[in-house]
Amino acid sequence: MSSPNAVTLTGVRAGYGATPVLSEANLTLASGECLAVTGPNGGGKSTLLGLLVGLVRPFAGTVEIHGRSPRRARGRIGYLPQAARLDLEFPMTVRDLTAMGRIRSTWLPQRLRAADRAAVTELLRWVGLAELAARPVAALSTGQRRRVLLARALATEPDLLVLDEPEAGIDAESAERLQKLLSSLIGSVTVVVASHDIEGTASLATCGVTVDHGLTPWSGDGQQDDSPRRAGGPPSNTGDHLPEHASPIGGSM
Ligand SMILES: Nc1ncnc2c1ncn2[C@@H]1O[C@H](COP(=O)(O)OP(=O)(O)OP(=O)(O)O)[C@@H](O)[C@H]1O
Repeated sequence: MSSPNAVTLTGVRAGYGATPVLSEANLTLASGECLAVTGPNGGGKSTLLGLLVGLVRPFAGTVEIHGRSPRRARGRIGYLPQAARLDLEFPMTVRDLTAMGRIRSTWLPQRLRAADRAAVTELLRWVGLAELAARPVAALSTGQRRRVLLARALATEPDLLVLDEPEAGIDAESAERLQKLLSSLIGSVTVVVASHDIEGTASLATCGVTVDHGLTPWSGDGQQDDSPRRAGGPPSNTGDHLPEHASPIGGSM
């Protein structure tokens, strides 16, 4: 049975080797919310995101994604890692990298179904890369790489989308496009986005947290929120962030 919360962190301590980065981190996030994760360099934003996707294991405490461990939930988590942590110089096309998101198992060879191929085509159209589907990923610009990785993350049809600095290294136009793409997802997918673009991210987010070796929640108006549990659910779609394209999540996919 799934938990009412998309994300629950309870008493989490985490770090690397013996060095703690986060202490006593508590957080709950309802389905369909968009959490902005901000904070200084080295404060622990990527560590928090790593906990959510199961790449970082807590020293103590628990992390649950819809009531399950991140490892058990990972088939339903889409993850966009920080650009600097990725080597995309391998020989793979835009279409193939996106299609990796449709593969449910990493060890069984699988043939993509026609529906999977159609979903990949639709996602590439949605992120504006349909024309570049056959191009090697290594030959893409930084902004195009961020978009194809977003397409791959979305190809998993995630319940939870975890994005680490999606706007890093991309120009203003691409950043605006990315914001529109993300805003069209809010309400249908739970989104956690770490960013140094506080203004842009806060305008999308339904709640936020500053990470500086601990978590300090802040509310939508930028004020500190004393409760680690967010009141209220996701906003109704008021049309404030109208997307250029309808979200490809759900519907025919
Ligand atoms: N794989 C690792 N091994 C050891 N230490 C690490 C590792 N990854 C991160 N750290 C350390 O953990 C701390 C938190 O790093 P983290 O990447 O989570 O911060 P951040 O808030 O995402 O920073 P930035 O804004 O610079 O991306 C830093 O002191 C960093 O040096």
